[in-house]
Amino acid sequence: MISSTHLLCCPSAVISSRITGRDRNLRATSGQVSVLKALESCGKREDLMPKTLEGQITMEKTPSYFVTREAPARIYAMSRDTKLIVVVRDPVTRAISDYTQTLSKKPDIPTFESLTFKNRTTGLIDTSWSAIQIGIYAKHLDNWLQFFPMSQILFVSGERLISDPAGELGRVQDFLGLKRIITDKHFYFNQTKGFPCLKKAEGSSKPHCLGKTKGRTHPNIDPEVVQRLRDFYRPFNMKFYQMTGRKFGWDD
Ligand SMILES: Nc1ncnc2c1ncn2[C@@H]1O[C@H](COP(=O)(O)OS(=O)(=O)O)[C@@H](OP(=O)(O)O)[C@H]1O
Repeated sequence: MISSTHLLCCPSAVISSRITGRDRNLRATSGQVSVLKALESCGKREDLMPKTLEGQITMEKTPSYFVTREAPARIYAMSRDTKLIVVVRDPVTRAISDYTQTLSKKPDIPTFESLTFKNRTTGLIDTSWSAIQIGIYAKHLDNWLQFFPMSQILFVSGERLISDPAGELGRVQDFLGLKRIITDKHFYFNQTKGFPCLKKAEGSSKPHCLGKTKGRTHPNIDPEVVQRLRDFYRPFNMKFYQMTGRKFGWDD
């Protein structure tokens, strides 16, 4: 999330800013108490975080905003010229990657296959499982488009970010109205990791790759389950391609 004016601070406070004035404590219900506390801590954080100056871009990175129902309204209320950048990858691979990450922290969770279905016999997918839910990009985008125009939202292809990092970052720089400074010459492909890395990290002369927790080996998933998920996501992917005007190639 990029705002040209202000750091994205305390979104819960933005939506609740109607609780103001002398009598606010009197009117606060128990549910609102936490909001008031949030407002107070937001005030403190605003003191610490100065406003963005001319020529600066303030960035905030919270992946879950894209899938949080309340986020677009709150961000719009804070700064309607905020630009949004979202990295998306094939939702099936994304779900498996998400599961792999959880598994690395909680090795005792059920299998991917059993979490995928509400009812395995009927093939009914459990869309309430966050690993599945997050990949329904068209639905989340719909929510954002109630507040922001497509011209303020950029979707970066996670696949192209690996195969052509400079190309994808070129799009990001254009979207932000920046000169294209990051180019091919900043990257090399690390065959061992299977990912691109920076030739030089900022402020250092050494190469820099993303950490060990990125690029984990995914478990083998029953191909029938993968196919069922492909079928499930296809219509949502088609809608997403239409909405964004870009074919991400997940169903080719
Ligand atoms: N250059 C480079 N190096 C390493 N990893 C790369 C790179 N570019 C993209 N990726 C992909 O990033 C995926 C992890 O990103 P996440 O945003 O899911 O990570 S995290 O949730 O913040 O830990 C990670 O997903 P997994 O492969 O499932 O681990 C990678 O596919």
